[in-house]
Amino acid sequence: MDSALERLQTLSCHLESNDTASLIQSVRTAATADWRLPVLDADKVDKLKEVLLGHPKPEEQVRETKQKLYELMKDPIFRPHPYANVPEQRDLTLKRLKMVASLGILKMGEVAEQFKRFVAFQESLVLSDMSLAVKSSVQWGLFAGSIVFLGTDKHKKYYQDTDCLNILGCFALTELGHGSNVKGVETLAEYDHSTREFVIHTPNDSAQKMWIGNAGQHGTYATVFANLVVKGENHGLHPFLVQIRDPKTGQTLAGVTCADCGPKMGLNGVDNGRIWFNRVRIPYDNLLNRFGDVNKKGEYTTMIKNPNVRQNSMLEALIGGRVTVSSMALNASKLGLTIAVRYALQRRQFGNPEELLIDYLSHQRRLFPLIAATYAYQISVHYVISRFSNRTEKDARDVFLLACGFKAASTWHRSDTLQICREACGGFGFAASSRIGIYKSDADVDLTYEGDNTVLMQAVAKALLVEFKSYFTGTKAITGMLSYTYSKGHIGIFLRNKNFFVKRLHTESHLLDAEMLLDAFIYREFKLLRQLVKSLRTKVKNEKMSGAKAWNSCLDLVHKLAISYVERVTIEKFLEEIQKSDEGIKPILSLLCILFALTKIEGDMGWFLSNKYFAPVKAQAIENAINKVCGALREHALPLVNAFDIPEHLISAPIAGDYVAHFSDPKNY
Ligand SMILES: Cc1cc2nc3c(=O)[nH]c(=O)nc-3n(C[C@H](O)[C@H](O)[C@H](O)COP(=O)(O)OP(=O)(O)OC[C@H]3O[C@@H](n4cnc5c(N)ncnc54)[C@H](O)[C@@H]3O)c2cc1C
Repeated sequence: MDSALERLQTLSCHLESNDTASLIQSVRTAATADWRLPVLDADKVDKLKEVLLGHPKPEEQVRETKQKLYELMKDPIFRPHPYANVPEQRDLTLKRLKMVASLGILKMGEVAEQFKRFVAFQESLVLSDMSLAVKSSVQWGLFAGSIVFLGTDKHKKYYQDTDCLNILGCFALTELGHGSNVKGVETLAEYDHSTREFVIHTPNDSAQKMWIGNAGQHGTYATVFANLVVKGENHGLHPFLVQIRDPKTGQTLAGVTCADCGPKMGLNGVDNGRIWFNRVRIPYDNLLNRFGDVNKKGEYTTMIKNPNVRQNSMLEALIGGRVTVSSMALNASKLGLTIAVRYALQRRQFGNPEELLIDYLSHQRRLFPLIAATYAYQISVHYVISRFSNRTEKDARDVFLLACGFKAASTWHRSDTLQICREACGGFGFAASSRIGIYKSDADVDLTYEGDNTVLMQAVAKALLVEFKSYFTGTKAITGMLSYTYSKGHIGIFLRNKNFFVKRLHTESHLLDAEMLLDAFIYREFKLLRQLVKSLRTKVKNEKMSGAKAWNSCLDLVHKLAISYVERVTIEKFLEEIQKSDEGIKPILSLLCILFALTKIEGDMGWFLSNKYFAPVKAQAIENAINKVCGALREHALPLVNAFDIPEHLISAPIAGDYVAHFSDPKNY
């Protein structure tokens, strides 16, 4: 058979989701003999797709939103343009955004009630281009979201113009001097009762708004966070709607100065900019007054007296942005993995006959844990989405904690995944046409915006400490994150006998039992929690450190604890998902869950060994078990990424198809 034909045949059977049987006939490593699962047929792939779509099954509207966008993105304007310079990328992104808006499928008035649909909308745009997705999330997530969640009925008049892009909005919180520490924001909004106006002012250069999406070029309005001063008293941060440009001329309005943030390491389709305000007067109604207002007598009024609590409530109302970023990051990971796995299933190097890349253990070790983690985090993020969608005042803190934790975990996972996928594709991983490298630099800012990950981890640990304390002081019933572990009696057992867990992982079969592995995560989390409490207490009481200093000197523990919390919740949610899933896919989901748990344990083996949770011999057994699970997953790699359900026209990388045929045309790149 002519070699091109042979290649095509091999490739087509790899890429056909309905026909994975021939794939299994290819190479199968001996190590997998005892761990083999039946082939994942099309029906099982469909069931995996359902798992990745979340529970309850998304309503028709959510599916429709995706389908409409996928259809729209067949238009040639959505094809990658790797030669475009920065101004061209910005123009292209705006044109694409206008086409998306013209579909009229997203109404900002529905963002609150139909959060799942908004997430699906954003996830779908990611598959086309990160700049498009981010510009859209600035418009409908940050700007529109600030009006919906921080404004009141009188602000509904902005909805229609925002939906059809007559208004292009910015969300202006960060300043040159302060990013993570939003309490340090210095912009002022002084109330002038004589004219019933607010005067927005940048008191010094460190108070210039910085990194603001849409502010560099296209934005006409901004939600500006400024300190509200009424009768000389500063009431802290409040959001104000400020027009910054004339939509017809594109010129900035009197008193407003905008500048560009310049080219970035990625995401150059988004015009990030800086803004200064020179005593800009805005009408009374432009205060987004859900959390604080000024009454007719010119006095400040609020339902939340404590300024810290008020500011936190305001920012927590916008927490949906973090949840959306998590989902977007997972879609970027899915795209990278789909491309890398398809390439590994056709690229051969070394041997006689040459081996497929996918058959190298090192390749399996690099890619398969990432596939497992993508499933794991997707299941958890669906849990966060549903908690967010149904949140009440009572569980707002729990939802905040979940949103912060999973935003950090999903974006760190995205970053690792794209880096490893890029390396797994060798030189082609570096080609713009392969898309992975472009996503790597375009998406990288998700580690920083919507809350810097390292700083978010501190918020998670603080919330865990509060929960821990309330449990022991009896001021709070066990709820939220502790409920599962409590209901299993783990806390109580742990406190009575800290050796309870240690003796459990003796036999190799236990290493294949995800429930057993969960114990290791519970043990680590509570040990770290107790260690942190003890350490803080010692530093404050015995060493007379200030609270802040003691906290800073424990940041290694803080970080570890927050990660442990996220990983424990992830395994719990995965196990719950397996319990309710169809019998046919339980074994494959269990393998993925085990691989996730084992690789996380392996990554932190130093801690488990030094805390004597595992004997050294067990560490070796865990490495062997990971190799075996990877071997067992080899024949399922393609169906597992097929279940990510990315439409063919949005995968679009030559290396995800017959790249030799593609590169046989000198015009192609
Ligand atoms: C492309 C892009 C788009 C953006 N879009 C917007 C937008 O539309 N609107 C908007 O308002 N903002 C936007 N931002 C700003 C973004 O939200 C901030 O960059 C982010 O909040 C971090 O703030 P910072 O840059 O000042 O970093 P810093 O807060 O100065 O942090 C720098 C480093 O110090 C560490 N650090 C900070 N504090 C602590 C601490 N207490 N303990 C330990 N470590 C700490 C951080 O982990 C980080 O590694 C955007 C940023 C970028 C790059």
